[in-house]
Amino acid sequence: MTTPPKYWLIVPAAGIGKRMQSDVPKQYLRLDNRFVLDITLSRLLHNADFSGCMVPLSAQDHWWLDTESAADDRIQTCTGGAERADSVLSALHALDGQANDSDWVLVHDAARPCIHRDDLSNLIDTLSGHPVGGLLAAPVADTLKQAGGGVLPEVETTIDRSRLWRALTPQMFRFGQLKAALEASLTNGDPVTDESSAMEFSGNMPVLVEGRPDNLKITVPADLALAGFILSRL
Ligand SMILES: Nc1ccn([C@@H]2O[C@H](COP(=O)(O)OP(=O)(O)OP(=O)(O)O)[C@@H](O)[C@H]2O)c(=O)n1
Ligand SMILES: C[C@](O)(CO)[C@H](O)COP(=O)(O)O
Repeated sequence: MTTPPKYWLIVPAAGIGKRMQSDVPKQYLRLDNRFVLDITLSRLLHNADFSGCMVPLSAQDHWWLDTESAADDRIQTCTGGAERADSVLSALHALDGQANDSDWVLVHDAARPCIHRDDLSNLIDTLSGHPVGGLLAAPVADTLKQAGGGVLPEVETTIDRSRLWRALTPQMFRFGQLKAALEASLTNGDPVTDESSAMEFSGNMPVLVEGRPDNLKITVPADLALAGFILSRL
């Protein structure tokens, strides 16, 4: 009788939030007097049964110990890396000895606190029997323009958006496959901005699971208030 796979959570939180233009990394900005990181972690850990959670932090992080999450014994931390992919790989290596190759790993941006429990459940239910895994994503709803050169960006062409999706998180893959794919991509210098792209470079076709478009990644200053409004309505 084979034991069922476990589910592990990785929440990369080692970024500095340059585009947020704040003196505090965006995962430590507050909404309703709670750290964004605490909101994200609680919305994930309260709505799915994870065997453990690994949070890669910056080596210069001095906020973590002030979070409510630091007291949660389900959560471990490790040191992240220069890029998001390095931080995720660091977390995978930190889970060596705890996770089995066939276990599922869900990777979710700390900067996405608006994750809805229905999206989380739908992702897990849709992919648990799939050989590769996949990601939450949203079909592109705007007309997309490709910019040409010039001081003022000018339209070079309009992109056919009929088959285009915006990648969201969580992204869900098997522990062994994801670790091998990220190691290969980082060694090869592949342009990897999410887990799916590493899996794609390794020859896989991850499944796109449609998710809510309000699964916002807090990136620029205007996103913080918008995230607060979305959370107030969830
Ligand atoms: N070296 C890095 C870079 C990013 N992240 C995390 O990956 C998520 C998504 O990345 P992004 O939105 O780009 O965050 P930052 O890199 O902090 O933002 P910026 O690019 O504006 O600096 C964030 O939760 C961020 O903390 C990480 O763990 N390690
Ligand atoms: C992982 C991600 O959120 C999917 O859209 C995105 O790639 C992160 O990009 P960032 O530049 O690290 O924010």
